[in-house]
Amino acid sequence: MTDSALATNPASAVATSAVAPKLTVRDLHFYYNGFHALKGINMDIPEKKVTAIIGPSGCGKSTLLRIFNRIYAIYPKLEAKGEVVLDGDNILDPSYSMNRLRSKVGMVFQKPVPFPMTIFENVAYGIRHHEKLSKSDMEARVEQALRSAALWDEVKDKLKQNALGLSGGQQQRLCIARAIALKPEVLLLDEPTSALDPIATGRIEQLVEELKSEFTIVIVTHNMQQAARCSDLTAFMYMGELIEFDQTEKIFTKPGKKQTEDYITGRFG
Ligand SMILES: Nc1ncnc2c1ncn2[C@@H]1O[C@H](COP(=O)(O)OP(=O)(O)OP(=O)(O)O)[C@@H](O)[C@H]1O
Repeated sequence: MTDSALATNPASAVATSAVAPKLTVRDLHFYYNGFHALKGINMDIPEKKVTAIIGPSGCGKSTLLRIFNRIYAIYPKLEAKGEVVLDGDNILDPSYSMNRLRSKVGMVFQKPVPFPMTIFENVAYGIRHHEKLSKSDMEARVEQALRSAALWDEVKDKLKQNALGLSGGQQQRLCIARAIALKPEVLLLDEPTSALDPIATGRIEQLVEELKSEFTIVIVTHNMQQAARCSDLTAFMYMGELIEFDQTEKIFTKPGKKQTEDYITGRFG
């Protein structure tokens, strides 16, 4: 089956594609202290594409994204059932080490949160945790990450300045540099532009477009224009369920489900 022949299974909202899935979600349920927040999610997230997750507030977008790097595991009383398979291994299995997961899956949050240290150290810090590099290799790696995050030209002369002095948009690109410096395979973006102005938002969207040649990207967004502009596939969620998952163009021009159509035409949410 070709990419253009993405098929949606009405029963379980599974989208399939010829591109080998990087992440496969199988019958995923999630509970917050007994509250059933995700209800039987099934989806194949293809490699080196941008997959957007949209849906009204509280539908479970962030919960799903956070499961992809198992953040919930640090909180008691939060429970995931089902599987999230990354390159053949179930990352929800406790035997899948957090270190391995962190090196494969990077995450960028809604609000940029640089560490209170220099711009250079913000990027180098995580690398040091995973690898021992010589000074020159570290400098090269930091430069490469800052270049990939489209920030190098703006910061190359002030790498020793505190990162908290950067603008909001620059801070968010620094957080993206920090995440990609670890050379992850999957990059999770949780509403990465909601705290940014339109110009900074445009730069991040352009960056997402550039980064997808190297990374599998999953982006949660409230902004439907953003999903339409920068994703290849879109998943629409509602009340903890995956209602529809298909090519972005199809979701926005010819959705298969009434709930999706109502949402994208602004009839609810
Ligand atoms: N820590 C928590 N404890 C209990 N319930 C939670 C917790 N976090 C989220 N929930 C609930 O789980 C459901 C899904 O929340 P989630 O944050 O994933 O939604 P969302 O689609 O990302 O929403 P938003 O767009 O507003 O960020 C909601 O009903 C929410 O109230």
